[in-house]
Amino acid sequence: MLLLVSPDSVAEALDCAKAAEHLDIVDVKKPDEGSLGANYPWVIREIRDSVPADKPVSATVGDAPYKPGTVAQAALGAAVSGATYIKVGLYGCTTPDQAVDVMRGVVRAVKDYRPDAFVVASGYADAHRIGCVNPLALPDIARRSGSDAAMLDTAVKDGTRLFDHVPPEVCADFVRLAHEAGLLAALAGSVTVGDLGALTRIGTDIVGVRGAVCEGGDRNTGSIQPHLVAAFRAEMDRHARDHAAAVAAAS
Ligand SMILES: O=C[C@H](O)COP(=O)(O)O
Repeated sequence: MLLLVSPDSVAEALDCAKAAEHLDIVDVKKPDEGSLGANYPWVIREIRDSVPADKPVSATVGDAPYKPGTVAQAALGAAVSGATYIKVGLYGCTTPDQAVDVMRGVVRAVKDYRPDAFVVASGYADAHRIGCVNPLALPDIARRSGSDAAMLDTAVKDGTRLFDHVPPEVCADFVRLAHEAGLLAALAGSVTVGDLGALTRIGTDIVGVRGAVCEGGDRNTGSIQPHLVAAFRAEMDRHARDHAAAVAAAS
């Protein structure tokens, strides 16, 4: 499982760089603009220049409206600024067809510019609270649009977590559907170390965190701490080892 960590500034990205050996993807965000809030192009560029070259930089394009042209242009802006993972929150899409429209535009805009870029279609585990597409529709939306991964995060950061809205067995269906479609499955949403056992068992490809690696576990008032990134990674590795041993023992 890959670890994606979301700094909100160049200063926090530098702290991520101190823990670079423990993480896989640096995901630029602006949490005060929403769960998948988009940051400025110059912040993405500066973060790209601040973290080791072998660490991919991801950028969120925002909790996007159903405006395919607007979102495609924003996605290209993130790619031009140096992000190679482009994440779109399908906040304003109420049907799978709308979400496919948005993601097709993003895939074309980004991959015409940079064919090896990685496009992530993100929905929300708490979709029922905001009226957007159902979480389990995401893998098919990603497949139909030519995206590379399907993701879930939470839209409302009020202390509730991924598994409060989409229990582990339904997340397992999400991962299975993504894999059947040839996609990676990414899961986030106030994930804690206590969730890592289940996330590992169901075959999650990428886990995204911010709060869990911030001081005091607080994604808003705390800032990312390199030692918490290292500790989170150590738990991921422990669960990966335990899971591999359990699979081997069962076979
Ligand atoms: O993409 C991952 C998000 O930044 C998750 O943030 P969170 O762990 O604070 O919910």
